[in-house]
Amino acid sequence: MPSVQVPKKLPILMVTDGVVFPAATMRIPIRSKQNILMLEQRILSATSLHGSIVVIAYRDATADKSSSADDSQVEADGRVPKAVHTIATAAIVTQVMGSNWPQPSYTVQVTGLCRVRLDRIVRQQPFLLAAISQLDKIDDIKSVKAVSEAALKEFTDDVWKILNYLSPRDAAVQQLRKIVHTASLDVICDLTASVLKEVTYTELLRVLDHVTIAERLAMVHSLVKRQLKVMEHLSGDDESYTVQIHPESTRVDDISRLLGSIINRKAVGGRDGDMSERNASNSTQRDALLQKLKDAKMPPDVEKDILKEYQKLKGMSNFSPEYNSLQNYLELVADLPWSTESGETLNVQKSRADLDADHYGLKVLKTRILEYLAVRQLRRSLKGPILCFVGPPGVGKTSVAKSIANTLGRTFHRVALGGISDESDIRGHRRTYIGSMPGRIIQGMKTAKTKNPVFLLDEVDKLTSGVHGDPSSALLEVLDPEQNNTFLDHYLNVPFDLSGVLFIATANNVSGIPAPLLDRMEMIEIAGYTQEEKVRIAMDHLIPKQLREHGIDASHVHLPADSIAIIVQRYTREAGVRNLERSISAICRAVALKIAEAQSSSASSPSADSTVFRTDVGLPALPIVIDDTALTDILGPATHANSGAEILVQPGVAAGLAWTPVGGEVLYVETTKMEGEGRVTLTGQLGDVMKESANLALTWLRSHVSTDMKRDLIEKTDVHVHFPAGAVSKDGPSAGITVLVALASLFTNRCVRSDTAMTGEVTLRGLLLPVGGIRDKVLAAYRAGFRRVILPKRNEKDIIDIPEEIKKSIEFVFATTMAEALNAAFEGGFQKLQSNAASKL
Ligand SMILES: Nc1ncnc2c1ncn2[C@@H]1O[C@H](COP(=O)(O)OP(=O)(O)OP(=O)(O)O)[C@@H](O)[C@H]1O
Repeated sequence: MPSVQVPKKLPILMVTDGVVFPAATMRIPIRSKQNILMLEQRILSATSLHGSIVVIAYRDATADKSSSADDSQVEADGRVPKAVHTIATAAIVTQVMGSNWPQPSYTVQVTGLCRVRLDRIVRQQPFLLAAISQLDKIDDIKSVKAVSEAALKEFTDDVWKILNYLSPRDAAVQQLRKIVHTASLDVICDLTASVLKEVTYTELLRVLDHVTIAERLAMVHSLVKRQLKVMEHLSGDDESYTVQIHPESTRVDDISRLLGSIINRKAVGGRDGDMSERNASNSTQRDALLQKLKDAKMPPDVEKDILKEYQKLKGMSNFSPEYNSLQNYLELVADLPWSTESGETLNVQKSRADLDADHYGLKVLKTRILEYLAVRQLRRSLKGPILCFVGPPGVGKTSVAKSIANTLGRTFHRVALGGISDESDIRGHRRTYIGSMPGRIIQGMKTAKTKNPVFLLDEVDKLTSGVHGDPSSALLEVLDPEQNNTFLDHYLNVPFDLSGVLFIATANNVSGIPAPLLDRMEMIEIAGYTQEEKVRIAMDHLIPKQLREHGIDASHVHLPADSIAIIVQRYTREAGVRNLERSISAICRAVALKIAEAQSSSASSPSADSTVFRTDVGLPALPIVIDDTALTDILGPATHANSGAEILVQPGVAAGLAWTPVGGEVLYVETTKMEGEGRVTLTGQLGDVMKESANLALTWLRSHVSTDMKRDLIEKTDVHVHFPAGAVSKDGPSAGITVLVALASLFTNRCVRSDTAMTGEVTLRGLLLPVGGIRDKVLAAYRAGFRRVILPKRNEKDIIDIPEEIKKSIEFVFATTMAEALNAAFEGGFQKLQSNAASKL
């Protein structure tokens, strides 16, 4: 090839059949690990394909068959291994097709640039890098001159003849037709060699070896002549045909391969007949695939469609980029559980026992699950509402779903929906897309391996709708018992029956669930746990589980209930038990380390008597008791030491109760005032509703000023209201009463009762309206040490949800008006503030 100068070091793309000639374009499937690494790290990681030059190296056809060139070891001195042919082709990568899912499978399109010699292997990892010398001389004039005019003419005439036999649709044939009279002789020779059909791999490598043009011409011409003979014979032009092998190519396997290829070509009419070896291995693979497809026992209609696809695969060249993707598709189809199901062991009594054994408390949830299972046991049908567990993190939503799967004897699969904004995540991409893959439901079914698993759709409230369609509408179809027996994934493109699947959804926050989905599901709320419940959960479930996981037992460590209570109060402030479990795990780790260290020091100590180790002398006294001091040693200083009472020591601060998707929270409202023009500033990550209720509270207070409050409230004073914990975004009107109380405290210079927290929406008319999440809020107040809670009167009915032991230790004050709430929030109340203040307006 004229005018190319290739770099002196190039990465190697190892090819074990087919030869890329300079100027010819070829597609090469990438299969070996080293080739994939080279492609991914050198070509795909570059910002563009421009200038991606590689050396195409070949298996040496004469080397020992047992040494595969793909994994041949490079000598320590960098010598090129024997299994690799030393003459290679530098080529430019022009296109990469394929994807890395489900396993990396690529095809690259390359165009040959020039011949090169592999001098040395300079690097082996992660892919081979070779030092090379460029071989094609820019002008091999002497050599060209040695070719006679007549020989040249005879050669081009024969090439034309061949071209007339070959398919004009073949791109290489078209290219050769265009340039056969204009291009330089070396290019014509190479291109001709690349379009020849009846040649062996060995012969192609020899053409590559002929660097001088005269020799190359002679070799290619003899191959052209032989092919002409074959073609004339096959088309019936030459009755007296006998196969003549090129004199150099005398090896028996070459001859038989050649004959095989001719027969192959006549029967199939395809290319690449000399790849009989690969064809053989592909055909065994295909046979196995066919067997798997038949064993999958798909519905007859589906099987018919799939077998059609299989026939397509059979008729396809394995060099074609579609081959791999079709093969991947069929593998997925074969792996899906079309007919495999777990035999269900439905027995409500046993389920009750199982659920109770796995989880403490959760009465409402367990009852609802048992009712659901009972109906299924009686009706023997699956159609029923989809259950959705709603609650803060760590309250056991996922682990209850797992227990359901266990008690039913079904497999369990969880799919996280958080952050999904694309319809194709649920329903898959069409197969025409590059890198297409099935949606999470079908992928999940493949992993579950049975057609009736318990399928957990985690965090349905975190689905968002993006530019590529709405995933929740695809989920609707999945969950609809009327439609889901013919669920159509775009990638799979044949209906799949999901009617045997038991779907369970989870969410932290009902308001995040798209309305149509909400409509289809039955919500079961799981509120946070009380301190006593947490201690019980820890003692009965979390501690035994963590001990098992850390390879220790009760004889090594003793974690008394009092210490658990300290962890709950001072180290974790959460609705669920996730951090509690983490802390217990940290304690188990520390104990395990201590025991292991003591064991190894007594074992390695030269003076140690072996009996000492056996009798465990030298270990800390067992079991190690985790008391207050041990807790500080292991978990560090307490993180939640401040109780509400300590914060509420100055005027202008009040404790409100907020509901967040992660449970209830105590929210302190701080206010301050300064001289100004009556402006109000609000800070602390507030939503609009929160701002409105703060303004409303201030307006009400200004209009109901009493002598208890200083006049400066309505005069020239600026007020700043701050909601600390700015990282948590807050919205909802329930902080209205807290702002009112905080402001009242600010202007009267009186402290709010330190044992009191509150929640409630305020109105301009002075009423206190009911709010949601009472159980979570009261639990949060209790956790934070408050023993008195002001609630709107109309929330009195919600008290029933609160556990008895908490009800007993908290005093509830129910207020109908803001004035009543204000009076309750301060020791002694306000003398002049009438409870019927609302009527003043
Ligand atoms: N009532 C309970 N009894 C026993 N163990 C419990 C209970 N509640 C929670 N757990 C344990 O707490 C841990 C956390 O629970 P899980 O992961 O199921 O929470 P989740 O509600 O699904 O949280 P998320 O919303 O973050 O997914 C698990 O180890 C679980 O077994």
